[in-house]
Formats: sequence, structure tokens, C-alpha cells
Amino acid sequence: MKIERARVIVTCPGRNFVTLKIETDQGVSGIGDATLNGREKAVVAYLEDHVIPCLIGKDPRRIEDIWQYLYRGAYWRRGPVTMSAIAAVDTALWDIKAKMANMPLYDLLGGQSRDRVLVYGHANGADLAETVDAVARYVDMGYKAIRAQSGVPGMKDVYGVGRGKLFYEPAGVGLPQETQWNTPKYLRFVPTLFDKLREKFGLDVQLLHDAHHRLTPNEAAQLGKSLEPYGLFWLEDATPAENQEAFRLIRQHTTTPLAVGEIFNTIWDCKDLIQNQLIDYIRTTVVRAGGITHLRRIADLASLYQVRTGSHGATDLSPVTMGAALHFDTWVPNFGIQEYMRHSPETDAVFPHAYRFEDGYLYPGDAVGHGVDIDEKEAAKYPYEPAYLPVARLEDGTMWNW
Ligand SMILES: O=C(O)[C@@H](O)[C@@H](O)[C@H](O)[C@H](O)CO
Ligand SMILES: [Mg+2]
Repeated sequence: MKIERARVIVTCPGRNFVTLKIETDQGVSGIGDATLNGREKAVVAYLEDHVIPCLIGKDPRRIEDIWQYLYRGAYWRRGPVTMSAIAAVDTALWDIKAKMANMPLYDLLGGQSRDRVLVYGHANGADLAETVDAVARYVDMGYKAIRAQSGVPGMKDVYGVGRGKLFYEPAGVGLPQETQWNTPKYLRFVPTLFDKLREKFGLDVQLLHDAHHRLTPNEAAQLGKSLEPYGLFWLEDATPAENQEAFRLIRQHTTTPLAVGEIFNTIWDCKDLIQNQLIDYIRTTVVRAGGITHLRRIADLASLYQVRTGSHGATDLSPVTMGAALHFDTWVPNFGIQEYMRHSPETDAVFPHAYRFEDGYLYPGDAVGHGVDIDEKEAAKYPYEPAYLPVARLEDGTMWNW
């Protein structure tokens, strides 16, 4: 069996998506997501110029060998561009293998460890009152877990507050939008939000919050402590994690559960965090961390230390990543939760999929493979549009972490 053809499909049904389609000489094909928000074309070139030529003629059944070939064989290891490209190949090959086996991907991985996948939604509002209303809407839709992000008094353009209620989207057409940040205002405000949310919605709903890399370890420790009375499911990306050791300080000061990893690319980015039990949830996902093959390795390491998975699932991860993630979540023994930001109807039409939401849970469906396809005619209607994520500055103009 041979890989006969591989192609990159770029489409922009409201936002950009990069998809790799691998076709075999036996008529079976598979797809993988390679979208890297704001840097899409770098992965397109990496795939088209450097990866696809090496794939043609290879046996698609040899998933592990192809993974090692692309990872070790490049000599230049890791990084978001390389690992997103490898992820796309890996996801497409698992899709092909599961289709050949006539199984849903979760069966090939080892079978279902659970019946359904707990997800959290992203509720956001311009101020406290709007955010409370947004959370109420998610509760009404049946969500059991909700991440609350709110505008902060005296600050414009806070992370997580966006255009659209159900379809939060931070990337904007044109050059990066400049936003402002003020940590003291944020630290004072957030506990008042969760105080209100607990008062209004009680203890049963799981509440989450994303600090989006903006705090120092000490500030993150302060926030973790001040949120303890509200029993959060997790505090996400409390501080940047290039230095994994930074989480030790937060950990020593608070019992608020910590989650990190949406920007990680390999097991090496989270090895110390996991082995030292400095986090509770690892947020690496299929597209960012080298596909199913590598994500499984991370989850296995995490399971030794009672760290559970909580994969990133924002709108810039295409339905292909969502489908593959749900099969992974259905199998992985140490599953925690899955992020689920809904895609627009235009995106859903480009990527017909077997997964469905019901009463706070996602179900992967029982289609063979990962259950997500691409309608190329539909995709062709939406040409690529350059777009960037915003940047953030402190009030004195200093560049900060967006
Ligand atoms: O947890 C999340 O969903 C995020 O932090 C994202 O919204 C993130 O900002 C985007 O995926 C960036 O592309
Ligand atoms: Mg996040």
C-alpha cells in the first residue's frame, strides 16, 4: 500500500483553516488539520515544499515510522510549524488506518473508556452583568462546565471577550490589533466575577477561567488563592510556561487546580510540569502537539502523575482536530475535560462531521476514521484571508503577553 498523493487545502469560511488530505493507491484517503492561527502559510509551505515530497510512495500503515521520519529526519526538531505539519500527517494516517480497519478511531486506539466527553464552553461579556447573562445562556444550553471571561472595568479589549456570543474569535483581518493590559485592575476584578457566578448559579456548575499567560508566578499565586472560595475546575495559563519551574511558586501557594499546554508542541514542554506534579490538567492538543501518536505519549506520561487531559478546542482548531480529539478523549484513560468552542455554520458546512453536542457532552459518533470530512467544493468558495491575533501592551506602552 502506498501514499499516492497529498494536498494542502486552505479555506476561510469566516476564519482560516489549513487541511492536509492524503490519498492512497487503494482509494482510501484521510485528512488532518494543520491550522496555526495567524501563521497559517508557514505550515502550508512546510507541508508543500518539505513534507509532501517525502510522503509520496511511503506505506501509510507505518504511522510510527513516518512520525519518526518527519521528527528526527528534519534534524530541526519541535516548534509550532514543524509539529503542526507532523500532526496533520499523523491525523490523516490514523484516519486512513481506522477506515481500513472499518472502525471508529477510538476503537483502534483501544476502545471506549467512557460513553461521552465532558466539554466546557466559553462564556464572555463586556462587563460583569453581560458575563453573568452569557453564563446563563450556556447553562440553558445544557453545559455542565463553563469558562467565564469578562471585560474589566477601566480596561479595553481583555482576552476572551470577543465578537459574537457563541462563536468567539480573536483573530482579525489586517495587521494585529493593539490591546491594553493592566494586571492590578484584573486581579481586583476577577474574584468579584466568580463571587457573583457562584451566588447566581450555585455549586453544581463547573467554572473555569483563562488568565492567558498574563501574570507573573507571584501574581498567579495571588489569583489562585483569591479564587479558592469559588472552587474552580481550573485556572488556565496562569503564567507563561517556557520556564516550567515557574509553576512551582504558584503551586506552593494555592490549591486552585492549574491547567496549561495549549501552546506546547511536544512532551518536552510539559515533562517537568507533569513529573513534579505542578499542574492538574495538560492542555496539549492533536494539531499543536504532533498528532495522535505524540499526544498519546504525553497522556501516558501524565497518567503516571494523576495529571488529566483537557485539550484545547478553540475555533482556530478546525473540526478535523475536534473530531480527532473526541476519539482520543473517548479512549484516553486519564481524561479530564475537552474545550469546545462552536464553529460557525459556514465552517461546519465545509467540514461535515459525525460528532454532536448533547446536554453538556460531545459524542464522537460511530463513523469510521475520525468522522470528519472536507467538502472541497464548499471549501473553494472561501479563499484565504490574512489575519492576525491581537497583541497586548501595558499602559506605558511595554509589549506584554496577549
Ligand atoms: O483557551 C483558549 O481557547 C484560548 O486561549 C484560545 O482562545 C487562544 O487564544 C486561541 O486559540 C489562539 O489562537
Ligand atoms: Mg486558553
